[in-house]
Amino acid sequence: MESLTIRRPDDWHLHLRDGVMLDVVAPLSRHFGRAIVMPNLVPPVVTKAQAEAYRDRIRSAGFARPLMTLYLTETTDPQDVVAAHRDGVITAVKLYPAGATTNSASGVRDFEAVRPVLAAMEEYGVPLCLHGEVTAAEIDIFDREAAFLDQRLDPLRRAHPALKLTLEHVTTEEAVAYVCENGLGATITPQHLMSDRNDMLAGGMRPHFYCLPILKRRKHREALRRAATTRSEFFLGTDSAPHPQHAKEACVCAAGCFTAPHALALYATVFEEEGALDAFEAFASLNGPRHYGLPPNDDTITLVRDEALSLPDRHGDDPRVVPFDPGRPIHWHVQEQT
Ligand SMILES: NC(=O)N[C@@H](CC(=O)O)C(=O)O
Ligand SMILES: [Zn+2]
Ligand SMILES: [Zn+2]
Repeated sequence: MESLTIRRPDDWHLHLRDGVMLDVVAPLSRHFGRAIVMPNLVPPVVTKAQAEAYRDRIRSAGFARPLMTLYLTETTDPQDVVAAHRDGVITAVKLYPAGATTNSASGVRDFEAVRPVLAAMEEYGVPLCLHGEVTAAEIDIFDREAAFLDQRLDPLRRAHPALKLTLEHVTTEEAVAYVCENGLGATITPQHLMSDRNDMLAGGMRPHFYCLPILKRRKHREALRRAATTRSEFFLGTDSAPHPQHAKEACVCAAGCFTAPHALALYATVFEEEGALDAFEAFASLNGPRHYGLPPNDDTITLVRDEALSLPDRHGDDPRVVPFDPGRPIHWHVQEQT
């Protein structure tokens, strides 16, 4: 197949940041229709008013259709969440276990403390997005997602059976099985489909492969590929997470892979490798809207197969951001509209 025309995709998990970084990265998600924008700014987006103001800054920076989220804290006001959803300001609420990832210090330590908010969200149909990792120091970093399923997610689902859940950036065969067995929705990133922990650690440590949840061993990558190409519970969420070059190439490297500009090419390469290009539209453009109860986009994009692309080695100058490059040939690009 030399070209592939599909409904315009959406990105169901995106970090656009704020300030000068927002100005650099917002236009680079232009191939996506809508995007669920993560609220882990410093300070985080916790109120309806903050989400409205951030939405307006995103639009001014060049991304037209952000779907906003609120960052759940132990002092979040249930009324404010319900009002933000009722008035169309937010699409979902994001739960970060405190300490689990970038800018999660204001997240949830005591899950009992957020029960009233979760109960209100359950009653009013407000979706919850989860960073699914436990944070206990004694749990090995490669086991933190699987431990979250038993220790956190199961009790949460028992307490709030009608709450609509998205398990973000799934990375393990355990998470894939859990999502399928329990009918959740889940996003999968390009880096977790393309790479495993050897790519990050063997023959030298590569900071641009470091994100959370951390890349796992090869068998998990294979389980994610099967899920993305065959199951309607899974959909595109880049988790594109830009950090300045100096914060990635540092003794303590910031977690996050920046993929927004060429994410569709990375995903298309994976689907081609799996012989599943006919399933790409469902993953990229249909499963996500269905999960969130939204219509798919009306317009289309065309991906073209080409000679191997050379990905740019950086975007912006101040801040400068180095994109995630899987280190192997990428043969697809999005045809620019004229
Ligand atoms: N994925 C990451 O490694 N980093 C994300 C946070 C997140 O999505 O967990 C970030 O905001 O940088
Ligand atoms: Zn996360
Ligand atoms: Zn993220």
